[in-house]
Amino acid sequence: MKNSPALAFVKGHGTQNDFVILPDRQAQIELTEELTAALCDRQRGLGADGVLRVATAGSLVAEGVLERLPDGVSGVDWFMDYRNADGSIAEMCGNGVRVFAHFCRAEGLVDSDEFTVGSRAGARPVRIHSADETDAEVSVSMGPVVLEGAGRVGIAGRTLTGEAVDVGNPHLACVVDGLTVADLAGLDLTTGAELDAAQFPHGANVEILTPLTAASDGGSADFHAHMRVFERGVGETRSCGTGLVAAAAAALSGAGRESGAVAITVPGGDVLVTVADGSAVLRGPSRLVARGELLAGWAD
Ligand SMILES: N[C@@H](CCC[C@H](N)C(=O)O)C(=O)O
Repeated sequence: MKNSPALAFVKGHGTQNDFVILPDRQAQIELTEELTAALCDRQRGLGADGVLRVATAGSLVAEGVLERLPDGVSGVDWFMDYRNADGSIAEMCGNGVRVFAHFCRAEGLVDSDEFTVGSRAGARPVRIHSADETDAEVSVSMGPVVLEGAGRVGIAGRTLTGEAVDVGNPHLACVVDGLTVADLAGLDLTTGAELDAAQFPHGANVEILTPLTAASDGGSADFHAHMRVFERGVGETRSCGTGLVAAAAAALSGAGRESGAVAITVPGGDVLVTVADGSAVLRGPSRLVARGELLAGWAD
């Protein structure tokens, strides 16, 4: 790309779903697809699953990045302008919101442990349970979780059936009968995911989940499961917050339940999803790992 700009950045991750965070209060960075993809490139850029631009919602509207303020978001709210590694825009990112909230708190952009993060899917209230410069534990109210019926995907050399779930962004959550943790670990997710374009005109993220087992650790979960994910616009990632919510809701529904708390282990760590009354809370860690500056021309 030509004239790649000098940029201040912070790098962080939520259960190893990793992000380049761009502080840009007044939305002055021209965050093109090309720039985003270069930032996320693990050879020529910083490397990440996605980019989180940190701007006020009002400035993104003023600069034409957003057409209007999404539901429940006010102009002064901090807005997570999320981009996938291929440069595409997605409506929501559950791990991203935890990392974004941690960044806002650690940088002093907010002075409370409870505040609202704006996203294209609407307002996402967050609660920071603990935070220091590097580590935080954050809960995110993820909004409505809508089960939309059965779907199919060709993935890992098999055809899987699952439940289409809207968590602000689209998912197909596949709970596979009899799938063991070893089977799950052995799946080859490098060859992509083939979805029905009529059912998912904008693509979807695909989750593969072991069946629920009763939680045995005496913690706050009712159930436990293991999951891997193939993300739209990225490929396999080590975790996906919206995918974890979609998977928990689909698995509970498959077990005849509308609510419950599900602890899920992904390659990048562990989170807790609590589903009740058609919505969900996602609780998990955030880590900020580096701070630096890209030099002008870094991607030319
Ligand atoms: N990793 C994210 C989801 C990011 C967006 C997704 N790839 C999409 O295109 O919908 C998460 O933690 O939710």
